Amino acid sequence: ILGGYEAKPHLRPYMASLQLDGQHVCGGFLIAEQWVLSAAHCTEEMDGRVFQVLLGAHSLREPEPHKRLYRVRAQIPHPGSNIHNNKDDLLLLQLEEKAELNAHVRVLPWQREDRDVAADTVCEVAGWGTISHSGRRPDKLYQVERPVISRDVCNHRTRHDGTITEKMMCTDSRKKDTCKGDSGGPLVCSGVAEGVVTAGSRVCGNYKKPAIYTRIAPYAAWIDGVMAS
Ligand SMILES: O=C(O)c1[nH]c2ccc(F)cc2c1NC(=O)[C@H]1C[C@@H]1c1ccccc1
Repeated sequence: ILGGYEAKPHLRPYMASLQLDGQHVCGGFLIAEQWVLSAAHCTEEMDGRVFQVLLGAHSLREPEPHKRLYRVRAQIPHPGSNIHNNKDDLLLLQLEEKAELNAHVRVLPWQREDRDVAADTVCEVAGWGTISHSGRRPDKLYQVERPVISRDVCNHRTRHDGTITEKMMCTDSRKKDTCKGDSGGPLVCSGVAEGVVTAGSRVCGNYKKPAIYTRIAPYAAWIDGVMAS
């Protein structure tokens, strides 16, 4: 998170850290007791390994009473996701067991109505991603508030030049922005997850390249189908 600030501990009890060999790779969030939603691109350099999911954390490294690392039973990238673009950049992870829910581990409601969030709506995003242009990695969860920008503005030829589909949304990236390591985390507007930070490589903090999110509502049937399977 660039230009943000340390989150108040455990006020975002749905936040997940997707880890490989104890290292944070991407964000994610609890959408059901045994299911975490994240971004498909995050699985690109795993060569057969499987994530572990850290729940209930504020600090990645310090011991905390409600922190718990869960094994993953299944990792299901959206069938339309691919390495060439940001399309269908969603990943569902089934935990080995139901997460133990408490004040520090909670499910986040997600938007099922497929209607664009109005431009200028201020939403919030949190993560353990880089907090400086030099790539500094935080130990604690950071957050930032960002206004939604319209798809037309985001698709301007000087911005993302027509690549933002109706299943994506954008927020202003002037100074305050998401960055590497925040991908997979939720864009939360009025307490509801509306989008997932896309994990394609992207410059951060440059107003000419707004942040891109996969909208969740268009994928409700896929998410329900996978969780029911
Ligand atoms: O965050 C992303 O956008 C992104 N997209 C990917 C694609 C493949 C892939 F193998 C990984 C990623 C990845 N995450 C990262 O590189 C994470 C490792 C880096 C990081 C940054 C800050 C703090 C901790 C760790």
